[in-house]
Amino acid sequence: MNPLDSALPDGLSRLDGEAPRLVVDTPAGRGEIHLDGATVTRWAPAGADEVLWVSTHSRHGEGVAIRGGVPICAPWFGTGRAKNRSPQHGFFRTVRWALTEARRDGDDVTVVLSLPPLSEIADVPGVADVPADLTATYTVTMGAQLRMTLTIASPTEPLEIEEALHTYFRVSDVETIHLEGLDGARYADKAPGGRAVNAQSGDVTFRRETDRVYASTETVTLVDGDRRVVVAKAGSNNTVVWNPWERKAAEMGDFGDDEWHGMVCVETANALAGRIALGAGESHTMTATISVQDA
Ligand SMILES: O=P(O)(O)OC[C@H]1O[C@@H](O)[C@H](O)[C@@H](O)[C@@H]1O
Repeated sequence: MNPLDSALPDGLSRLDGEAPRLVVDTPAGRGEIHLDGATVTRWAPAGADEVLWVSTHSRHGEGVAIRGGVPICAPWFGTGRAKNRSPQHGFFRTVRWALTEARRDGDDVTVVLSLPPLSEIADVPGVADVPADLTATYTVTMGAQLRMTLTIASPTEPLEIEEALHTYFRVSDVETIHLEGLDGARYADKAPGGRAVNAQSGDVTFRRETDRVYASTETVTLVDGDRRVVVAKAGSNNTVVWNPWERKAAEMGDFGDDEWHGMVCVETANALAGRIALGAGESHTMTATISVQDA
C-alpha cells in the first residue's frame, strides 16, 4: 500500500491494479489520472459532459502510451529537433510516475506526481539520452477547472527540452468545430505535403489531416456548437493542433477507424523552434488551464 493512501483527502481515491489510477470526485468536478505516463484521462466540471477523449482501442498499463486524455510528451516532441530521438514523443508518457502529494482546497483536488529517478528506469529506451539527474514534477488540479503544470529541471548540465501536454478533446464532429485564438499565428505544417512556414488566417477549421505546430502563446478556444472549451497557458511557446483524419487513423493500431470524427488535439507545447534551452541548474514550468463555458 502506498504510504500516502491513508492521507488521501476526501474526493480523491486510488485504484490499484495493472493500470493504477487516481479518481477525483467532488461537487466541483470529477476526473481520473493514470500513474502510467501521469496521464489525465477524464475530467468534467460539475454538470458538464466529459471534456477529454480516449480511444476505445487504447491500451493501458506500464510502458504503453494511452491513446487519449493528456499524455505528456517529453523530453522531446515527435522524434526531436534532429529527428533522431526514440521513442516517439519521449519516455515521460510511458513510465509509471509516483504520487508524492495530494491535497484538497475547497472543492479542488490537487495531486503532485514525480517522474521516477532516472537511475531506477535506466533501461527504458531514451532515458540514457538525457542527463541522469533530470527531474520532472507534474501538478494537476481538478475541480471547476483542470490545471496541469509540468516542471522539468536539469540540475547539473545544460539541456534542450521539448514538451507537450498532448490534450485530446472530445468533440461532436471535427468537421463542424473551430478554434479561435490562432488568427495570424505562424505554423509549421507537418501533414503530408505541408510547408514549413505558413500563417493562419481566421479560425482553424478541419477538412483533412491536420498536424500543425503554431508559434503562439495565446489562449485557444475550441468552439463546438454552444460549448466553448478554453485552453489558457503559461510558459508555452507553441500550440499543436492535430487530427489524423481517415487514412492515418486506420493505420494506428490503438485508434478506431471512425474515431477521428469525435476528437481533436489542442496541445500546450514547447516544440521545434519553440524548444526550451535549460542552463545547468535551471528548470522550466509550463501550465495549461482548461475551462468550459456552456451556453
Ligand atoms: O501516435 P503518437 O506518437 O501518439 O503521435 C500522435 C501525433 O501527435 C501529434 O502531436 C504530432 O504532431 C503528430 O505528428 C503525431 O502523429
